[in-house]
Amino acid sequence: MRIDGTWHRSVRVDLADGWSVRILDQTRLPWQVEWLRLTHEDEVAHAIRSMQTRGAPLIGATAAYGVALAMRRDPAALEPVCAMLAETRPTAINLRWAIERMLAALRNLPPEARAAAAYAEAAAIADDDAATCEAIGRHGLPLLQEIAARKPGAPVNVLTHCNAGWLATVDWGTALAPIYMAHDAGLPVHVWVDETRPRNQGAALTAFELGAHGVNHTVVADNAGGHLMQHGEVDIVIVGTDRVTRTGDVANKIGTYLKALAAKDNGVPFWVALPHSTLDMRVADGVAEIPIEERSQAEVTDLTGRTADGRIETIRVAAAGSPAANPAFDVTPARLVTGLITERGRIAASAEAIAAMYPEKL
Ligand SMILES: CSC[C@@H](O)[C@@H](O)C(=O)COP(=O)(O)O
Repeated sequence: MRIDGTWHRSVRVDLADGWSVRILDQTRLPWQVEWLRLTHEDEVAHAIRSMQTRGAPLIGATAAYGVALAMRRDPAALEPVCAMLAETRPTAINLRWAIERMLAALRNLPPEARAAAAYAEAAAIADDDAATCEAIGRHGLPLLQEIAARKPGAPVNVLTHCNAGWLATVDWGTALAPIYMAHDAGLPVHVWVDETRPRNQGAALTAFELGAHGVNHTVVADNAGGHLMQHGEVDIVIVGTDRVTRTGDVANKIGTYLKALAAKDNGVPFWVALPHSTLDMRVADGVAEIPIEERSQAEVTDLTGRTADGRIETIRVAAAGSPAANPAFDVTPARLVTGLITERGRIAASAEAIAAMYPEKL
């Protein structure tokens, strides 16, 4: 990812001390670029719960480094630390995938060998995610090139929901990776960025990173997507995901389902980008089986922003005393998904296509 011309990863070991973990504090964006230093697994757990770090693949990689921090201090605590970190957020399966990978790598090692092995495995998970997302970008790029070829000189209009860019992964992003590659290849891409209430990951994070990369974009209210599609202003929808079932159902940020319905009604292709770590082959029916995180009412009733004189303030927008509900994700059934963009190629959102592409996961 590029910030002010310098390439960064969203999680990394501190270069100065060689063991603590650096993450970008996403609760400070887009107002401040602030790198946090994490030294204890409890700080990692807090960072995940409070969404200082967020996005399915990045949660997994950060939790892996949380295990490494714990192993440095107390290698006998492997199982309880992994159980604690796995509980920090329920919907993104990447968290559990990363923790299971850490357990498999460390469980049979003697305690004195666990710290070094944990850092090596966490680094391997991070490297895997960066390479995977880059490959997702390469496999998604032709979709945008085909649209560009049909309307020479005109912008390719992509709509995205939430943030599935480099801020949500170790590097590149999932849904945004093809967009970055198209932009870098000189295609005239324009992105409609859903603001993504209640946490505004679109307005705050996707807009921030597209802007940092120089990609043309426009922030729209969450409810604008259907109207834009009816008027031919959206060529393609590309979103990320927190969990894909073995049948191709897709969990993603609340509001994704409504975008898929509007896309279906308007004949707009609806693509979902995912790394292998987001596949949950244990689940068949996404609506019935994927746990949906319920977050605090305050995220709905209140808004945080920067005042004209530079202060970050939170204000209440809902009527005093009105309760709120805050389901953070929804599930888009496979029948509404045009296809999946994976690091191995593009496939249909179906049990057969997923099984054929990932036979080792069966
Ligand atoms: C590549 S990230 C895909 C998803 O994790 C992303 O779209 C999303 O829903 C993130 O939710 P968040 O609650 O901000 O962690």
